Amino acid sequence: MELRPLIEIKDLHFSYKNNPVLSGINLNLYKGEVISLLGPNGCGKSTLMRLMLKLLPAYGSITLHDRELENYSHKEIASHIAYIPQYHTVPFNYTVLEMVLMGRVSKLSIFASPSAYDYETAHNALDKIGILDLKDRAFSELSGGQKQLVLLARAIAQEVTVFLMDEPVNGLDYGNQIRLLELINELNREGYTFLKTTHYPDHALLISSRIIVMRGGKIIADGAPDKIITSSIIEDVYGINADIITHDRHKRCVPIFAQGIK
Ligand SMILES: Nc1ncnc2c1ncn2[C@@H]1O[C@H](COP(=O)(O)OP(=O)(O)OP(=O)(O)O)[C@@H](O)[C@H]1O
Repeated sequence: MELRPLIEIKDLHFSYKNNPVLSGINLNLYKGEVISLLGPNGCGKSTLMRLMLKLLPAYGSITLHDRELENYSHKEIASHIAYIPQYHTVPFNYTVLEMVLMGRVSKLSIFASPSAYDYETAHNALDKIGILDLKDRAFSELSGGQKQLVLLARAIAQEVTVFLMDEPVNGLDYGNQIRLLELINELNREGYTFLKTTHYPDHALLISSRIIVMRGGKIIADGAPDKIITSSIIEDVYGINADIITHDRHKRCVPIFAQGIK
């Protein structure tokens, strides 16, 4: 693991108008990590990601490769970080291939058309995710899960190695959720770095190198998965009881109904 963080966040605060959302956030993201960011609805996870992409004005310091984020253009940020949002709608009827080609924008000079290399990179990204057969389909007509995979292919076509993913398994069926986690694991082994939000402690336990837990706009826990996911933190953060068991050498989180199961 590298000594200097790729992204360093120091004493970050953020409010939407008069509504304070994040306070005193300190977080470093290092090359090769898979960080899962957990926390209840509305605790500020997506806002934190948007701040890391300069989509909102930050109060505090965020550096990317030791340079203040405010000194980057959005195009420069896109040459370092790919963002896979929670929801994605497009106003026009783009094909899947065109959507993936959009990942090449940060590499193109203004008014330039995509080159043969850009097309090849987009094809390869679709192939890597296993959805090349969808390339001529209209993006807007795909299922939620298929759209999520296209956005991942677009991120790969961007040729960056840091991915911010906001609830990547949202809307995927059970099989596709697990296949996506496997894909993240595989990409991580190839050298990609991930920060992803999730509502599933089990998913965090399956593939993370580190877990960060937020509540009320603050980070309340940060560390190795098996140290962070405990019965007491699940109760503290989500207000439910859960057992943490070991299966095949890995920790799993098993929820317990308050009244038992009839
Ligand atoms: N555009 C906005 N304008 C005003 N308030 C907002 C806006 N977006 C989010 N908020 C508020 O900021 C807080 C944090 O929202 P955020 O989306 O970051 O939470 P989250 O942890 O990602 O939630 P979830 O798990 O439900 O996706 C919430 O109280 C939300 O209502």
